Amino acid sequence: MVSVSDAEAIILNLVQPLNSQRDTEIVDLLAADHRILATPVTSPLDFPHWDNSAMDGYAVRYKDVQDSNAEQPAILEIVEEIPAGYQPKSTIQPGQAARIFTGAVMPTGADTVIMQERTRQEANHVLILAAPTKSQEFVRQKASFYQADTQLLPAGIQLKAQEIAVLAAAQCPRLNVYRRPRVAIFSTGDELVTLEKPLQPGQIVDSNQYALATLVRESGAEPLLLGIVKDDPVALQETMNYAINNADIVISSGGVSVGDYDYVDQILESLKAKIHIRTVEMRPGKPLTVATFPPQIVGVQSFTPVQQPTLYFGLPGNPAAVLVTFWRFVQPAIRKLSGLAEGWEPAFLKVRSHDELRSDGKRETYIWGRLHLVDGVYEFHKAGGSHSSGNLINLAQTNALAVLPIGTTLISPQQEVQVLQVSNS
Ligand SMILES: Nc1nc2c(c(=O)[nH]1)N[C@H]1C(S)=C(S)[C@@H](COP(=O)(O)OP(=O)(O)OC[C@H]3O[C@@H](n4cnc5c(N)ncnc54)[C@H](O)[C@@H]3O)O[C@H]1N2
Ligand code: MOO
Ligand SMILES: [Mg+2]
Repeated sequence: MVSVSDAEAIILNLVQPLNSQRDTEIVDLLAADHRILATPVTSPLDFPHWDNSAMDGYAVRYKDVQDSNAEQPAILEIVEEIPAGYQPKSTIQPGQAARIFTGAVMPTGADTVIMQERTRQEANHVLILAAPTKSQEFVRQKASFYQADTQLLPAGIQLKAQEIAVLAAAQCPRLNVYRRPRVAIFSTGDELVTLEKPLQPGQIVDSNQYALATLVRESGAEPLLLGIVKDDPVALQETMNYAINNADIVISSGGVSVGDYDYVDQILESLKAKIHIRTVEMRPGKPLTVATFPPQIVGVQSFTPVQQPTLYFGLPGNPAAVLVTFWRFVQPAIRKLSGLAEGWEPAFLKVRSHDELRSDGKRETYIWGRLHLVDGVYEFHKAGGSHSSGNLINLAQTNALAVLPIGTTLISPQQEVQVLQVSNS
């Protein structure tokens, strides 16, 4: 049995990120949200592209207006009007100004902008009623945000609205991003049926397949759904063999405990997988198999030419155990594999618990619930109902897991607890 932190380290060590040369594709900028940039981006453009005005007002020479005030205003001749999008024609001489608007190009000769609220226009002259605090005031200097031909965005970042906007401004209509990792998913169990089937005695719906498909997609990967496999060694071997030949990561659920029909580890061994983890000191999620298939046994029909080991997660069958072990171990593995340069490890928050939380103290215990914002501070509320790992009903509407380390049997209300936030809503 390995500790949760050792299991995390073992798993993340086994993951080799996708290759920035081979494992990439070109996507349109508008389809690039949440994708991971595979090559750094540079731009030949400076930002701003030219000195421009930050205000609607007047472009002036600082020297002309530095002592100006309402009693003794500088009076400047307006020689040009410069809206945004125009190239100024004149050079501002001493005693002159240009009417200018936000975003418009600064005329040569001028170095400062006076916002129009501090001026009064009389015919073709402007009176400067207050001196600027400094030269260059309200001028956005060329290249002050970004200097051309330096790195604009590094590889390995996930593209969100902020980055997409930068890439649009830099005129990048298409981008080189990492392909989505492919994750094969199947469920094991004679009791499982698909959701449209009427239930016979002893049968339940294969809900894990749905949970895992959603989790995989949320993690930025592409699920390959292989359905339900009977507790039958031949069928299992066939599906496993197909899965490891067609995915970067394989996730099965069920069949990893010690029961007579729990065949997963046995088949992995017969397929010459290297088993790295069989049990973890956590609740739920104790039986958890992590294995790798070395690249040479990945068959000729491999969907990628990539010579990297396929990572296999045999998650326990209990629905709560599937979600918890996915969040704790599989999601970070997918995120590391996907090319993200950093930030794939789960991030824990320290928050106040609203409720009493209990554990037997023998295994690291994950208790599901909800983070609530109370006066701007997060508070953990334990989900009502049974915390059996066979119960999936009260997992609905949760967004966090409180973590009680080994040796901790009680967290009292208002006491702090470590929490893993598993979704933003
Ligand atoms: N003697 C012992 N028995 C068990 C132990 C143990 O240490 N000694 N560990 C328990 C723990 S903890 C867990 S977790 C489970 C893990 O069991 P398996 O991974 O072998 O999974 P199954 O036996 O196949 O199923 C367990 C449970 O989950 C339901 N299930 C399975 N697949 C699905 C699915 N796709 N969708 C919904 N529900 C599913 C299944 O019907 C069972 O109720 O073992 C304990 N036993
Ligand atoms: O480790 Mo199990 O997941 O408690 O039911
Ligand atoms: Mg079992």
